Amino acid sequence: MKSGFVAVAGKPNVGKSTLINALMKKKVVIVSDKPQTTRNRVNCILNTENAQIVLVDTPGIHKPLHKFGEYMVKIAVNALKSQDMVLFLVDPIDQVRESDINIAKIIKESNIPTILVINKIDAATPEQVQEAETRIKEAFENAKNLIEIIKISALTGENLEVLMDKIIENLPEGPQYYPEDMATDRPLAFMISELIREKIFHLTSEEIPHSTAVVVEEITDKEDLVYIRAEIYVERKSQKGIIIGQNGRMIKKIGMLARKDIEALLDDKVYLDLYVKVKEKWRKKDSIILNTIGLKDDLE
Ligand SMILES: Nc1nc2c(ncn2[C@@H]2O[C@H](COP(=O)(O)OP(=O)(O)OP(=O)(O)O)[C@@H](O)[C@H]2O)c(=O)[nH]1
Repeated sequence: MKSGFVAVAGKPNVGKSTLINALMKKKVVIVSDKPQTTRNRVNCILNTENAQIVLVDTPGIHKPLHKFGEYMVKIAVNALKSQDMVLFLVDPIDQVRESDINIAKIIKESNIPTILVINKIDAATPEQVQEAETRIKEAFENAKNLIEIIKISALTGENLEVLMDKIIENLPEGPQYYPEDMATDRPLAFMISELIREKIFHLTSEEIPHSTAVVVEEITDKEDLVYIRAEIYVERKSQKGIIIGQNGRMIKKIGMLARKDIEALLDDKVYLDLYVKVKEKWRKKDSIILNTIGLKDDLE
């Protein structure tokens, strides 16, 4: 039996969540075209015949803009420490930039076995892929922990099997850390709040997505459905108006789309009750961050 914790690292929007969902063959982490969607660490558990791969989704590493940014950086750096392997993703369309080089430095120093993954080859030109490969090789010059460079498309699935084989080949011998039927290490309430948050990301713009937190307050199994009550926190009254929308249209849409995904997750009918609340500057208040979206574990 081979097993281990594999960190999926890379700057915002390179396709970390898409890759994890593709490897898991189902949607377990949220994906959006807006950077920094991934705010919370989720371990996804992938079982094969002779291996258990625990994929750790790391939030994008970036410059701290305000206090919340610092948390994300801490989590990202922390997340690397106890891993058995790193998948470091780069995006050849956006090219290898200073932010990639900074992450590369952390990974190189960590000395954890690393597979460099050039993603989005379905959409990049061969020249872009070549350019990305040259630059990232430079960043890893003389690195002792570089296993291989693999070019993939997380979106179309191209080369994912090659990547999987390489991961398993380089994992240490180890125990089965989680039971086979567990797909993530997060409680149900968390998975549900993430699905709601994803819809807010898809449907709103500018500062709204990053000013929002979702907390599931109640999950009750009723006779013919599951009743779920969740609160959406925003920072300002004006944001509350946007989330609710004209005649409640936006909140209805968020609720409808989230309900469909939650029903698929639970394999049951769901009644989703959503409330929007203003909590001024929730991002800057440690206690609210820690208590509501469960970052506490990640910081310890
Ligand atoms: N064309 C193409 N697009 C991709 C591929 N992988 C991811 N994307 C797109 O890139 C965008 C970002 O994908 P995510 O998986 O959310 O990226 P992430 O790295 O998890 O982003 P953060 O949460 O910001 O750290 C989405 O619009 C994806 O559909 C790929 O292989 N090809």
